[in-house]
Amino acid sequence: MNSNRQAVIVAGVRTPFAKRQTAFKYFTPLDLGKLVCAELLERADLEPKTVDQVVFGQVIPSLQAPNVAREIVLGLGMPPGIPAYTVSKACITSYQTTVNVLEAIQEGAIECGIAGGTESASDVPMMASKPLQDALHDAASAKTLVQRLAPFRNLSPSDLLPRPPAIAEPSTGETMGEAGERMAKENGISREAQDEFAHRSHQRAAHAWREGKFSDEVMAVHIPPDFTETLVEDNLLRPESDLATYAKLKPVFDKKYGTVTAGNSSPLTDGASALLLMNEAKAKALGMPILGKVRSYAFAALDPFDQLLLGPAYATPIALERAGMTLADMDLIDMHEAFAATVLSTIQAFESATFAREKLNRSEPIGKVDWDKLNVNGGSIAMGHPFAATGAREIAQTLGELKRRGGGVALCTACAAGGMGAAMVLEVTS
Ligand SMILES: CC(=O)SCCNC(=O)CCNC(=O)[C@H](O)C(C)(C)COP(=O)(O)OP(=O)(O)OC[C@H]1O[C@@H](n2cnc3c(N)ncnc32)[C@H](O)[C@@H]1OP(=O)(O)O
Repeated sequence: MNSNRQAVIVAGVRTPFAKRQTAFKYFTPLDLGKLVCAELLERADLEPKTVDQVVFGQVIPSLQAPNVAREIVLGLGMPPGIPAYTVSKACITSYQTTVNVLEAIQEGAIECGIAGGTESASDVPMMASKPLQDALHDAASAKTLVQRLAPFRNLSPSDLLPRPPAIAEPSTGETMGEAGERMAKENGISREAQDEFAHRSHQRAAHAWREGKFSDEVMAVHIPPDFTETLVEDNLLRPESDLATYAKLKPVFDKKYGTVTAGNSSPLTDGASALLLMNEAKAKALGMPILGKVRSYAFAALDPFDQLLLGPAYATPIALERAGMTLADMDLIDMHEAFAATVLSTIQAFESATFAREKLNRSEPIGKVDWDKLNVNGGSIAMGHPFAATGAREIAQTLGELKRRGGGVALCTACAAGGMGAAMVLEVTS
């Protein structure tokens, strides 16, 4: 491809990821998005005017800043002429923001763009009940104090309670945790296997942190309200837990017969991540380091009444085919860990001839997963999962690991609400 149209990733950074209601509880998603984009520009030593577009994502919408991407541009004092828009595609949001910037570069519409995602599980808009909403509307248009108070007279105490948004499918009513639980049961994924996988995720992430592998990718963040303390690492890691501790945790989503626990689920998390993309010619002209490129990508979706979080098993074969490669060609596989049960179910589907035949209309399974290549530095169970930020986290982390290994190709993949999945084949040349 012409180097004026070939998109390359030149920088990637994320905040540490924090358990909800801890270090980042006073930050809005916009605050986190601004922090990460400011750091990205500083690390790349890039004048903001070089950026032609910002595409950012957020899954739980903010009522104060629904187009968080544009507010990041304005809030950082970047040139106001930079257009920016916000994407919401559940847990694959920042796969989509990355692809949007990449496609704009490949189209020749832009030369340089920022992609990423920001999320706060601590700053979730609380909704009012419909009777309370109606009363507030009526009161707002009333002329006298008596008329203003009248609409509230018939409200019951339960009408006054805030309604937090559920992490549930609007189409089926099922929560993500219930879907993970259903997949564990349908695929025969044992509690022990889930706990072992979660333990592995924590061990690997803790090891990667100890080895300093994330120091290039993760920024330090001063913690409000007094900013005297700084978060430099994800605060969700539990390397000290042994399997006996996992075994004691109670199932959360099916309390009687379930196997999905707080230990083998990704936790509710605050954080943000961002990538800087350019066309190759511009990156070279500016002397930017080229971290890698996206060789192919695919999005796919299935019926939410089916195995909701199995999207990677539908998206991956398409991305591999578009890359002209097989699963065996991958040097690394990074799979988003919504729940241990969803990763183990997806691996089962990758390796199943029946799944390939019945669901993908393929004669061969997607391929056998080499466990030595899978989530080598841990994943969302240990690091956390700020929904919109996870994709860019996976991409930057995988590019970093490929670089440390002297180059290669890797599959990044994630499931998402709505029955969707994303897959991307990344390439790093030595
Ligand atoms: C496409 C997708 O990604 S879909 C997925 C989207 N994400 C989700 O749906 C979020 C799923 N996760 C959740 O909803 C929540 O994390 C839950 C409900 C599972 C757990 O929430 P909480 O109860 O707040 O978790 P919390 O961190 O307090 O853990 C509960 C208990 O388990 C313990 N625990 C959790 N993890 C571990 C661990 N690894 N080792 C040992 N103990 C642990 C905690 O110490 C705590 O114990 P305590 O009650 O004695 O204090």
